[in-house]
Parts: sequence; C-alpha cells; structure tokens
Amino acid sequence: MSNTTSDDSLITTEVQADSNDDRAPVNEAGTAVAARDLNVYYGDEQAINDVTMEIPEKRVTALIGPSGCGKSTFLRTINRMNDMIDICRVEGDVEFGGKNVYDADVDPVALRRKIGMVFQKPNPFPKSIRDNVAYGLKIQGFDGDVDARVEESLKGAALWDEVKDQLHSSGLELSGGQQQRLCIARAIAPDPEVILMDEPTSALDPVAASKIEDLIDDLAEEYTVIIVTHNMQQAARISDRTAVFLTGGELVEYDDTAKIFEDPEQQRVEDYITGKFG
Ligand SMILES: Nc1ncnc2c1ncn2[C@@H]1O[C@H](COP(=O)(O)OP(=O)(O)OP(=O)(O)O)[C@@H](O)[C@H]1O
Repeated sequence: MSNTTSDDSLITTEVQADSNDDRAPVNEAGTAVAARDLNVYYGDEQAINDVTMEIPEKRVTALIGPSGCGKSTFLRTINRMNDMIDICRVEGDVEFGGKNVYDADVDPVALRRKIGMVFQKPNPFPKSIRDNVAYGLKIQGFDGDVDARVEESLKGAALWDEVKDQLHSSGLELSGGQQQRLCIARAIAPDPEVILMDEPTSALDPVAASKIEDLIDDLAEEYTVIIVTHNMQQAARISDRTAVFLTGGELVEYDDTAKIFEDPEQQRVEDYITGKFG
C-alpha cells in the first residue's frame, strides 16, 4: 500500500487500500459469520446498536472506529467471550455454522474452538512452547498426533523455524512478537474456522507487527480473520472488508476496504478516516 500525505499532512491521513489482488472478489466468498439485529448492553449502557452484517469466509474483515465505539464488544460477542461479563446482555442473533451461537444448546467452549481469539497483549501460558500449542488439543480430547499438529500450527503461525530446536523452553522466554505468533499457533491448533484478533499488533514493535500483518494475509487462505485495529493504515493494508463503527455502537458503513478508504459513502466516515475526529 502507499501512504500518501497532503499539504495538511499533520491533520490528514490519506490511506490507500491494498487491493489484495491475489484473492477472488469478496462477493464470491460465502458468509462465515452474520450478525442480525444485534444489540449488546452493559447494564443500562448500550455498546452495540442494532448491527446487521455478514462477514465473508476466508477473508480479512477489519473493524475500525474511535475508542469506546464497541469494536471489541462486537468481536467478543461472536465467540461469546462476553458471557464472562455478568452485566453484559446480548439481543439478536450471531449466526455461525447455520446456528445462532446464542441458542441454548450451543456449548461456548466448543464454539471457541471453532472461533479462536488472539488478544492485544501476547498471553502465552507459563508452559513450554510445545505445551502452549498442545493445550487446547488436550482439552478437546484430540486423539491424533499431537506433535505433528504442534509442528503444523507453529508453521502456520510462521514461528516453527525460530523455535523448532527449543520446543521445551518456556513460551515466556520468547520475544513479544514471537509470543504473539505462539498465541496464534495456539489459536489455530484446534483447527478453527474463524480467528478473532483484538488489536494483535498494538503492543509490538514495527518489525514484529509487520510479520504479524504478513501472517494475517496468509491465515486468510485458510481461515476467516476478523480484526479490530486502531491503525487505519493497517486496516487498509491487510483487510478485504472494513466495518466502521462510530460512537454508540452504530455500524455506520461496511464495504470493501478500498471503497471505505478511497470513496466512503458517508461524510462521518470520511471525517473519521481523514483524522478529523476520533
Ligand atoms: N466489561 C465492561 N463493563 C462495562 N462496560 C463496558 C465493558 N466493556 C466495555 N464497556 C463499555 O462498552 C462501550 C464499548 O466498549 P468497547 O471496549 O467495546 O469499545 P472499543 O471500540 O473496542 O474501544 P477501544 O478502541 O478503546 O478498545 C464503552 O462505552 C465501554 O465503556
């Protein structure tokens, strides 16, 4: 992508989207996850306001918007991480695999194996590199070749070459960027369909962040990736679709990333993208 600056570059960030030419047009992809009339509340406060959107499979979808607009809430609603927050209440549907994930017969633990998550701060367990990746397999009673799956997952997370001779060292001894890739390996080991990422590079240095961005592009060959980012250049570089949330948890515009960054329909979106607020 190119990041152009204009005369008033101190206040204007123009971002040109990468076309991600190597993937088929997004409208040829099926739907991985669909939110329908989704409202989310924390007590009396509404964090997501009547959101309906279809997220394409095996593509990268970015969620952007100013602080507090509900991006993380929306992300956590998809794999029911909000279940852990007592005051959180969800109305409406999140469809995945032909079901509403909020149906009474959905097991949230099984759901989270299918919809894995990577957080802002790398959070490996205080265990060996191998055991970090094998952890979820053990819980799910995986009866295949664990070491082969660990290797495959570490390769999938572009970490294998760096750690293959130290699989029994602690995951905490790795650099921040390596720890984040270890967390990605842990998320892909149970063979999910969707990976949710909540600002996965914001705690990393630029080189480590760039490696994760490259990895996200590769992951979308096999998985649906939904990423929250504050970094608009990052959204433009790596995503196929971009959803813009604004204050009050409203989904204001959702379209192909190039359209959002180059020719948004709404003035509010243009103002946000060009740095006029947020
Ligand atoms: N656990 C919680 N308990 C109560 N309110 C919450 C909780 N988590 C989020 N909120 C509120 O819900 C709204 C949306 O928050 P959320 O974290 O989803 O926004 P965000 O867009 O991801 O913000 P940021 O970019 O700052 O991470 C905010 O008003 C926030 O204060």
